[in-house]
Amino acid sequence: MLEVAKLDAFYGQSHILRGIDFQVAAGESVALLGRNGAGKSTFLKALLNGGPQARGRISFLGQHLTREQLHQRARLGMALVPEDRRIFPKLTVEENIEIGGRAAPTGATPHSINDVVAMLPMCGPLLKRLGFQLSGGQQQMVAIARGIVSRPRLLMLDEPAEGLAPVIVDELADAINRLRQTEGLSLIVTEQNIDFARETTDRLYLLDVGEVVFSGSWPEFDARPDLVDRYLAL
Ligand SMILES: Nc1ncnc2c1ncn2[C@@H]1O[C@H](COP(=O)(O)OP(=O)(O)OP(=O)(O)O)[C@@H](O)[C@H]1O
Repeated sequence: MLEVAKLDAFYGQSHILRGIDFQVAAGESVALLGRNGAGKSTFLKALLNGGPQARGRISFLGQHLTREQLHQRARLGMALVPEDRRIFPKLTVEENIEIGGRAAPTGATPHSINDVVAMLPMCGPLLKRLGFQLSGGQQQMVAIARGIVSRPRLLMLDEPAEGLAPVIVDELADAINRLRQTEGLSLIVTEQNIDFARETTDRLYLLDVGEVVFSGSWPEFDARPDLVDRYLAL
């Protein structure tokens, strides 16, 4: 459903991503691992045409993407849950989630709030709360709810486990795996948390200084402990 070939991305004169080849099949969940600054967020933003200048081929659901703006790519069925979550502090959780529905693909009706709560039950008791009243884990759940309300075909989660307590990270992994089953979503999960990525994805790419240095299955990754030492250890 997503095919990326020879993608380069730039911020001004800075050449951030180099020759990225990356695929996601329908219903597949794929991790993109890498240290701080490796280029994970830049990759997701380049897919959405949401910041960096990109060069290369991106094809989504059979359509070759060229100049489509961010909102147009959202309407094709791409959704990003950004690393900083961007919950509106003065809106209620319900309003925060509803805003995501505006990005529904052309012809699709967004999920109702009840549907979203059925998929992410931890959002239920929070609906009337204001954005600024949420914990980090609650913010992440609400950001995911806002991402899925539009019925995206590809959900991109940028470091969803970052800064969360281990028990919340487990809950988040369960929620993501339930969504995969019920919605048949394709997913890209960027992470530095290897265990969380392993729990929520089928296979992985490893990025270092803007280049893919490994791609394969989790057993293939586990057979190469040098990769963690070289590319993921702090
Ligand atoms: N808006 C920007 N303008 C210029 N350079 C940027 C911008 N955003 C990111 N960069 C640079 O691009 C490189 C990749 O950053 P990116 O945020 O994609 O990394 P990351 O792997 O997502 O890491 P992190 O977990 O720290 O967000 C870094 O060197 C960063 O300084």
